[in-house]
Amino acid sequence: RSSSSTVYPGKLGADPSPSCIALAIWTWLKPRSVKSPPMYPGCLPLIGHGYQLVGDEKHMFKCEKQINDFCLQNNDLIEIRLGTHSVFVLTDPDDCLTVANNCLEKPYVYKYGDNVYGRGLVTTKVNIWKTHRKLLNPAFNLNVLQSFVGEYCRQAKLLVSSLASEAGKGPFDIQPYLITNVLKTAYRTTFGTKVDENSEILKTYSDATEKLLMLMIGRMHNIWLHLSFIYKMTTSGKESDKRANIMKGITESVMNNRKSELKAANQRDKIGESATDDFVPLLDRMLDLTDKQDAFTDDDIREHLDTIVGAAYDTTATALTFILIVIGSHHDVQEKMYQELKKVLEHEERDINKHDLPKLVYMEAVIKETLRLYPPAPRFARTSNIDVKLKNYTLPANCTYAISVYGLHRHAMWGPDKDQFVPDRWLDPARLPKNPNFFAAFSLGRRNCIGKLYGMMAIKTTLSYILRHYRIHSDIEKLETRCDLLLKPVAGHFITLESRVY
Ligand code: HEM
Repeated sequence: RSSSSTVYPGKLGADPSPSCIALAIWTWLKPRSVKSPPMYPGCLPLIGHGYQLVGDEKHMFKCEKQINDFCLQNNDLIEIRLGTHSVFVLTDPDDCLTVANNCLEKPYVYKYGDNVYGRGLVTTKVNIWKTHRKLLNPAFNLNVLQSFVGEYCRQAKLLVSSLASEAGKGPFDIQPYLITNVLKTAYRTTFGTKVDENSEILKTYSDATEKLLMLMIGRMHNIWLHLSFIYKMTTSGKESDKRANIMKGITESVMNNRKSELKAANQRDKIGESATDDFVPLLDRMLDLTDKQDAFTDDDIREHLDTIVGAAYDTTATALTFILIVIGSHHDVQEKMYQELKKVLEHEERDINKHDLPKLVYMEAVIKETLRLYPPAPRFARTSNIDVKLKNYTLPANCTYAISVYGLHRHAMWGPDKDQFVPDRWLDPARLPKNPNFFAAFSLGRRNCIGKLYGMMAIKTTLSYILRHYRIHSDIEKLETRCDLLLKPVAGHFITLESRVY
């Protein structure tokens, strides 16, 4: 990696200011270096490719797919322009890992959630991220996550009973049920507070989260709203601050209540004996770290907690939705999962436990294969303040590097059946790509998903209850995808449930 020396169109590493824009316009006129990667067709002066992305979420994903395909056909690295800002799209597994490990900073679009998530792991600056990730990693180790399995089971049982009203009635939208389920699980393991299905707090909190995400997406799509001074004056900017304050208020009040409870019970030293039944929530661990090592400020804690819940629930609920749609159309696969489950549970009607989860090998293959074909996060982005040397090119500093998870997962290295749903490939190493960086559903490298194992364990637990109670039917031929920040089905309404006796 060498230090950047050339002026490159679109070096807008931070929120673009008018002077940066003037510089970008000026530099636009400079010819591109002959060593630049291929440019995606249709780039217009000053606007770049932005105009192609205007449309609804279905259109957005169609464009993203076309960009991925162009990248796969052009040696795995291309350039697109958003306005005058350069975005390099990557689908080569080695280059993707190089960027993921060497460029730990997030580009400016991630800052659009700063009013809530600023210091959280997803968006925070690298210097803070390094210390905080180290402090938080132990809270996601296997022992801790195994202590959450009881809670996953409790929530999964509530889910299957709430689904009873839909069984036998024909297609319905399962996504809201799954969102409530994962949100409640994440809220409980993070904050420790018990939340009831119809809780006003949960509803206000989840509405605020959803609205904030929609506003962030709207801002990303509108080049003028990238400018903070304009955004702050718009209705969206004001609405975003309002929702952020609602979330802050809820989280602060949960934190303060918990602090008082711990103080009153003088329990801070005994964090193993938390107010919850069988696990220590993340909030207690963070308060304990702060007590002992002065690790976090109150704002740090609040933003980490909101980030964890925000990063956990939509991704996991979306993954579950895709899995149900896929197995609803592959009944042989669903039956194999069911038989494996019965065997692991020794045909008993009991709760699943931490020892059972690793034995659900076929189920894990199905989950991974679905995440390969439908990764909820179909790309992630990074930036760097120095040039980045890749196999065939050196990427200029301060641009955006977009790692296409969708492209990696449909790369020729997967073989001629790359577009087919083949869970068995995960059971035979010879059928997987030789390159070890083939799977990036949970990102790649050092700044990957901290909740990867949490997500896998929660998905397995939830599926094990759904499968025991229902046969799932769907029509994958009707599956259409859209993309807000995440890749999602246009609607979850293709699922039909048929009750089954275990
Ligand atoms: C199927 C479920 C999930 C998927 C597909 C997923 C995917 C990802 C991806 C792709 C990233 C990188 C994002 C980026 O760099 O822009 C990420 C980061 C992250 N995820 Fe997940 N995730 C899932 C579940 C979870 C869960 C359950 C949690 C928490 C309990 C979680 C917490 C986080 C956090 C905190 C980060 C930021 C990590 C860091 O920068 O150090 N995720 N996830």
